[in-house]
Order: sequence, then structure tokens, then C-alpha cells
Amino acid sequence: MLTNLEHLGLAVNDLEAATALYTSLLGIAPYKKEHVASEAVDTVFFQVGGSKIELLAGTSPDSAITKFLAKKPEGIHHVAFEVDDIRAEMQRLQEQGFVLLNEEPKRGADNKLVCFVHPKSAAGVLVELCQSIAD
Ligand SMILES: CC[C@@H](C(=O)O)C(=O)SCCNC(=O)CCNC(=O)[C@H](O)C(C)(C)COP(=O)(O)OP(=O)(O)OC[C@H]1O[C@@H](n2cnc3c(N)ncnc32)[C@H](O)[C@@H]1OP(=O)(O)O
Ligand SMILES: [Co+2]
Repeated sequence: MLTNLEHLGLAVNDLEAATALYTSLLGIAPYKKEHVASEAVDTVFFQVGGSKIELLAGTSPDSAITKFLAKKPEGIHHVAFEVDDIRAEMQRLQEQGFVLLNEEPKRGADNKLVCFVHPKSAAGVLVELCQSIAD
């Protein structure tokens, strides 16, 4: 079951500048900075009520964020939903005809297991499922 809008992922060119901008915009400091080597991204997280803003900067030419920003301007890159059982949700979505970008859940940022749904099967929006895991 999807339980919450967990975060909006925003692709940025300059993580330091974007962090300063969002600190001013939201009036709060980020609670976490994390490098995720498997995705070749640096991330910064802000908590906004029950949801989060995830700033993402690519750290290599192969990064999905670097490739995205080569074609599109900075902005919303993905929408992430919290799920209580990621494997059950992956199976449900596959049965509904959605195209999953990973066969198994993988380790994401902020203590999550994640799986992505291809934007071509989700009305042009890259969707992330995430399930919390213990530290
Ligand atoms: C930090 C970890 C984690 C977390 O815990 O929160 C993250 O959020 S990591 C975020 C970065 N990682 C990912 O995005 C992984 C999943 N993404 C992918 O596998 C790829 O980016 C992709 C979606 C499969 C696209 O890759 P690729 O096919 O190589 O790129 P193209 O440039 O050729 O795009 C094909 C097609 O798809 C459109 N596209 C690409 N990205 C997006 C997007 N974010 N939202 C909407 N549409 C997107 C792109 O425009 C192309 O469309 P056409 O030009 O019409 O063919
Ligand atoms: Co994300």
C-alpha cells in the first residue's frame, strides 16, 4: 500500500547554491546530506511536514541526474511514494502493466529500499517507491 508522498526529487546543477536557495525558501535547514555511490548522486534533504524535498546533483556523466540535466532544465525529477511492503507493491504494479526499472529493491538514500517506475509507463513522471529500513 502507498502510505505517503515521501519526497519530491529535484535535479540541480549546483548543490551548494540550491541548498542555500531552499534553506531560504523553506525557512529551515536541511537535516541530511548523503552521497549515494550506487546512483552517482549527492543528495540534500529537507523535511516539510510529512514529506521531504530531495535535492540531487549528479557526480558522474553516467548519473541519471547528469543525463537528465543534459536535456532538461533544473526542476522536478521524480515523485517518491512511501510503501509499507515494497516487494508487494512492485508485484502489484508489474501486474498492472507498469515498467519497473529494477527487478529487486535497491538501497537508496535516507535509509530506504527503493524501486523506480519508468516515466514512459507513468504518464511522463518518474515514480520512486521507497520503504524505510532500520539504520
Ligand atoms: C538517491 C537515491 C534515490 C533516493 O533514495 O531517493 C534517488 O532518488 S536516485 C535518483 C536518480 N536515479 C534514477 O533516476 C534512477 C532511475 N532512472 C533511470 O533509470 C533513468 O534515468 C531513466 C528514467 C530510465 C531514463 O534513462 P535513459 O533512458 O538512459 O535516459 P534518456 O535521457 O534516454 O530518457 C529516455 C526518455 O525518458 C525521459 N526521461 C528521462 N528521465 C526522466 C524523468 N526523470 N522524468 C520524466 N521523463 C524522463 C526522457 O526525456 C526520454 O524521453 P524521450 O526523449 O521522449 O524519449
Ligand atoms: Co528520490
